[in-house]
Amino acid sequence: MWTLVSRGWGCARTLARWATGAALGPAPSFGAAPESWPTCRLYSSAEFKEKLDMSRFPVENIRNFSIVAHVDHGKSTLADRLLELTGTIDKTKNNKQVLDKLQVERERGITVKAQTASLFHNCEGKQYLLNLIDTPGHVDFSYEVSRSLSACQGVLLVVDANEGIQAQTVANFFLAFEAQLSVIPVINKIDLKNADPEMFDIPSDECLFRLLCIRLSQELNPKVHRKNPLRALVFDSTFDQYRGVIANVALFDGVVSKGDKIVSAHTQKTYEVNEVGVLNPNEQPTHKLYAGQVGYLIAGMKNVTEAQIGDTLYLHKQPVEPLPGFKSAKPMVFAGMYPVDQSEYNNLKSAIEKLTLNDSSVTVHRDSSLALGAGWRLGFLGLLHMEVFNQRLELEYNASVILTTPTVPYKAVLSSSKLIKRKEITIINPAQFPDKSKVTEYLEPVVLGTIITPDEYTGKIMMLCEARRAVQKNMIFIDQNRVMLKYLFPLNEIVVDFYDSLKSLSSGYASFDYEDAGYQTAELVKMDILLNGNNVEELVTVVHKDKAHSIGKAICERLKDSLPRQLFEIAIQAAIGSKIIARETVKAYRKNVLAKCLLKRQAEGKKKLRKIGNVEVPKDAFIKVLKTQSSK
Ligand SMILES: Nc1nc2c(ncn2[C@@H]2O[C@H](COP(=O)(O)OP(=O)(O)OP(=O)(O)O)[C@@H](O)[C@H]2O)c(=O)[nH]1
Repeated sequence: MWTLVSRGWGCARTLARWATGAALGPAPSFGAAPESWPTCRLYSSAEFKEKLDMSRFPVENIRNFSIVAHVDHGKSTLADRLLELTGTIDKTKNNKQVLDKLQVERERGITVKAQTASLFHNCEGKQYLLNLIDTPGHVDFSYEVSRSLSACQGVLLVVDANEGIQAQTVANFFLAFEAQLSVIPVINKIDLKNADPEMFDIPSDECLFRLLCIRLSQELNPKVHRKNPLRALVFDSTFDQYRGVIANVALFDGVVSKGDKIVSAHTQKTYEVNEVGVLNPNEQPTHKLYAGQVGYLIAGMKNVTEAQIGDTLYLHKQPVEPLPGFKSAKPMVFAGMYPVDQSEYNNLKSAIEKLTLNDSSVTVHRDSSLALGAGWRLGFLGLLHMEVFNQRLELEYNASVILTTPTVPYKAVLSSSKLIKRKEITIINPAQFPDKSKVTEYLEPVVLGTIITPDEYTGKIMMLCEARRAVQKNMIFIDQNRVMLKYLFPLNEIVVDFYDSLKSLSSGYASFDYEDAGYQTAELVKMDILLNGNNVEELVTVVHKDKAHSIGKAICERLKDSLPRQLFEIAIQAAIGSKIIARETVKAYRKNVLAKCLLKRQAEGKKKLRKIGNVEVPKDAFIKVLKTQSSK
């Protein structure tokens, strides 16, 4: 792995020390370069305005790079310091995770959306344009990373000196390697007590800016042609309700100016460019963008079909060969989404459309259910992705939704007759899971999981993997006391809470990453949950035959804890076909507490409840059940 890295080896421990402001020496004050950066000068904010003439940055003075790392290793913090040290933002105590602009990112303390920032930097007498993209670390958002890399020539691969190389460090390295990018390792958190930066054997006296600007000049120059006709890759987009789609573009050839007529290679529609600019880190209009540069473009695109991620934009009457674009993201988890109240359908539809413009990895199909009305079946890259999307709908669009049990995309091979050939269908809605009598075999998706752990937890982790029906494929020591395990997992066994279980039994030390590995035969059954005999559509699920009883029992118990007592007894049952496999009972109110409880219920007023038969269910009851479902 590290042979390629040695191309950029010799990096920025000095800079990493400043990441927290703590560190092994005083952090350089804003505006004054430290001794180790003799010829690097920082811009002041006042100087910035005159730099908006982007023609001042020839291709050889542009460096486009992403910051990638395992989750929480310090990408956003490093981005903050780079923004500060280039004078892009002022140095204040509040400068934390500046590029994590979404409310959901700030509330959760994680990056979920890649963010671009253009920095202006003077090094050894030359002006450089540094375009950095801060990327998310969690595996659910790796599509953001791979798209970001398409706009870059290099990556800063941040490694926490305390935790060392982790599963996503390896995964991100390979993403960069496959994209043929230069990899510059940055060792971070060297101030922590257990940090062992020496194990990386990196000289500590190198300055990151000097390395980026001067030493790696050939490798990191974008290979583009400004005299050719425009070829701009749309690698990301956001939606602004007043200005429409804001497309993040990387220019591979040519120039684009405000007022130009451009064409989308995907739709063949023509638009006029209303605004072009760079993100600094907020939008800063410029008159033009030149090949090699990364910026944004607004051209009156109003909806999802018009603004395709991976599209190539070119000048009207100057058609070009479109750029390869991206493989579309493959959803790993599907769930039904319905408005709490059907009168909210149109508002929710518009919110989902706008949010999918900001997050192109979500797939949307219309769906409907007898119990829940008209809605959608959405595909996500993982459960965290689903939770974040749901939270963003609430926070950014004030939308309240009902989510059904997440499911993975199963397949069924339908029974063949002499007349009908073998037919395979994919099932993304458990309610439509075909009955055994019509099926030759069921197939479930599998993933190849990589776990990196200190050796002392290996035994417990192997037991956890076996309990999740995983098959071991490999086990190697990556250093004296750390082991890398490879397992083939059924996707439905890891999708909800495997990561949490792994973290808790390894005291937070084990890390996990996975990649798609196709399908395998499985004995699957559809399980219904009934309340007084009525099916709860939110909780219909497909489970492995051997786990049906334990999962059914756990759901019933959990639902019992979440349902308030009512005037009558409630039977909670798990059923496979007509066979009941688990049961719990919620007793009715006792007569002496009845009056008190009724008063309390009246006081609670019209809290959002869902009625299933005659049973009233609080909205959050299902969410609590869903979260714990696959842990059993
Ligand atoms: N002690 C110490 N803490 C650091 C350092 N760099 C970052 N942190 C802390 O580590 C935590 C994670 O940092 P982030 O910058 O959010 O990490 P990230 O890699 O961007 O996280 P994700 O985007 O969620 O993957 C935060 O609490 C930071 O304050 C460092 O050099 N030393």
